[in-house]
Amino acid sequence: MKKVYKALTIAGSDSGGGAGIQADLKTFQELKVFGMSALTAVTAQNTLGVQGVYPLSVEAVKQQIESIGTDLGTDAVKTGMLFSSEIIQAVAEKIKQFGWKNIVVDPVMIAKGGAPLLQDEAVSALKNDLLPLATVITPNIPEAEVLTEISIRTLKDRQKAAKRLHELGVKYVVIKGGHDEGESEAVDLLYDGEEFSYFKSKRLETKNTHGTGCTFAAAITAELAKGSNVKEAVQTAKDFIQAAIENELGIGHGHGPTNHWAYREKKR
Ligand SMILES: Nc1ncnc2c1ncn2[C@@H]1O[C@H](COP(=O)(O)OP(=O)(O)OP(=O)(O)O)[C@@H](O)[C@H]1O
Ligand SMILES: Cc1ncc(COP(=O)(O)O)c(N)n1
Repeated sequence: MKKVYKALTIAGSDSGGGAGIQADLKTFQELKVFGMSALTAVTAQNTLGVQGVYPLSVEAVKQQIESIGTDLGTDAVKTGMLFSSEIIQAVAEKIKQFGWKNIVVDPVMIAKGGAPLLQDEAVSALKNDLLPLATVITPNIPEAEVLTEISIRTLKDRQKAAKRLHELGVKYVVIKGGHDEGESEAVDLLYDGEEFSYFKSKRLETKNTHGTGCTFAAAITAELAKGSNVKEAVQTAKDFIQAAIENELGIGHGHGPTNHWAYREKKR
């Protein structure tokens, strides 16, 4: 029988379908990986913002992961919105219990409109409990600043922050450049503990970038599940997100979602 590659996302639900669990599962599907999910929180959300956040109990999060670990197993895991230090600790414990590899941590902190998706006091649990298990971390510039306490203005600052995150136990650090506004290119930096690589694309002028971070990290996760190395996975993710932003859907009245099927259509 043909090998089926599997990926698990541990994240929050975005009712608007552009970010969170919904973005992750759509991306896994587009990249031909069987997607599974463990919900950490339900958000009432649309392109205009976040109207409500309802975290699940730690027990509910643990049990979902347990259900997957004791039956299906997975080739890769992505974490997104984790909300609290209790949930982070439970997720770290389960990842260790099942000995899972290919762990991609997207350290989601704040939604585009400013709503907090991670409690302030959970940052230390993220650093101490989850980062040492991470194969890849994918912060945007503001998230990298919070995690490293380094103010990032220049490329040198970004390199310094990447080194600091590597010291916290992450094998591969990707600091995304979506927030580096004013530049003509969107440049993502990868640090593997020895050297830096850069993944560049034309910066697209649009307000429809809701869920770009989730989608990008989910694409890395899917590619790792299929056996790609990290550099190949980041390149595919970069191509995937570029196509998804370029072919925006134009739905909703605010920051619209990206187009998850654009990459497949482009490849056809
Ligand atoms: N305007 C853009 N044009 C091209 N690529 C972009 C643009 N904005 C973001 N990207 C790319 O999208 C991916 C996600 O980057 P970004 O820094 O926006 O993440 P994020 O802040 O976590 O996402 P979000 O803004 O959805 O919270 C990266 O690969 C980045 O280079
Ligand atoms: C449930 C949930 N998870 C994550 C994000 C951030 O999404 P992104 O950084 O990709 O816009 C979000 N808005 N909602």
